Amino acid sequence: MAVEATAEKNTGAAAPESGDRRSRFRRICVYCGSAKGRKASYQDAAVELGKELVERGIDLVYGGGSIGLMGLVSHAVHDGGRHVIGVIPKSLMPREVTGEPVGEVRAVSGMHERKAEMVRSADAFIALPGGYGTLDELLEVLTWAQLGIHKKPIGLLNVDGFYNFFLSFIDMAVSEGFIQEDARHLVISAPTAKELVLKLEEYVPDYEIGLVWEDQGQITHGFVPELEPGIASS
Ligand SMILES: CC(C)=CCNc1ncnc2c1ncn2[C@@H]1O[C@H](COP(=O)(O)O)[C@@H](O)[C@H]1O
Repeated sequence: MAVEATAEKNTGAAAPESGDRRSRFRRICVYCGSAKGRKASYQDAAVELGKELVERGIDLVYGGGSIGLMGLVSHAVHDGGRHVIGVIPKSLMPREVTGEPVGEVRAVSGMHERKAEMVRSADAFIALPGGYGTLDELLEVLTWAQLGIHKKPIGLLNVDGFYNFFLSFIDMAVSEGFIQEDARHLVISAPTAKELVLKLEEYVPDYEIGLVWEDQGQITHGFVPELEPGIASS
């Protein structure tokens, strides 16, 4: 399917040896719905992704809380024995709003600080199905990649074609001249957690904008631009 091909260009090098389940990522940030979605496949995918991270020895950073897909993925990673960091704005901390988080909870002052902390703490990003919040987080991390603020891989877990319209929108925006061809390849997508994490492992950034960001503190505290196997960026 054409929409699945949007990111193929950037894969193919630095692959882990066949059968090697170790990851070059220390921690992945997962964006996902605060709802569970109507189909069981969304929920299954959240659990599968959590298990895939555990299998590869990858820790999780996410939006905190235990509602919706956020709860499923965080519990799967926590139950599998990996470290979980939930980044929650103080206003969202009451348990009736976000449920009971697992693992380490980092309280932040607001949504902007939350997103920056999540980006700073992760070596790669994955979006599961979700709504406005998920798209906001995904689009911000993509925009920052487009501007050269970071070079970390960004993946869409396209469960049951959930992101097909979004991928088609990107293709349309490219053909209408609003997204550069090079920037289109910043979005990596796959239908299963296993395939997606493998693509992220193999991703080699080849998008260069050449800007220098003076305010590196906005996310790049300790950032290692080109990840080597076993080297994390935070
Ligand atoms: C007041 C209210 C509606 C609370 C719902 N409870 C929430 N608790 C924690 N994070 C949330 C919540 N709703 C949205 N988010 C943020 O937005 C993302 C998901 O939003 P959405 O469900 O895709 O759009 C999460 O990753 C999180 O960063």
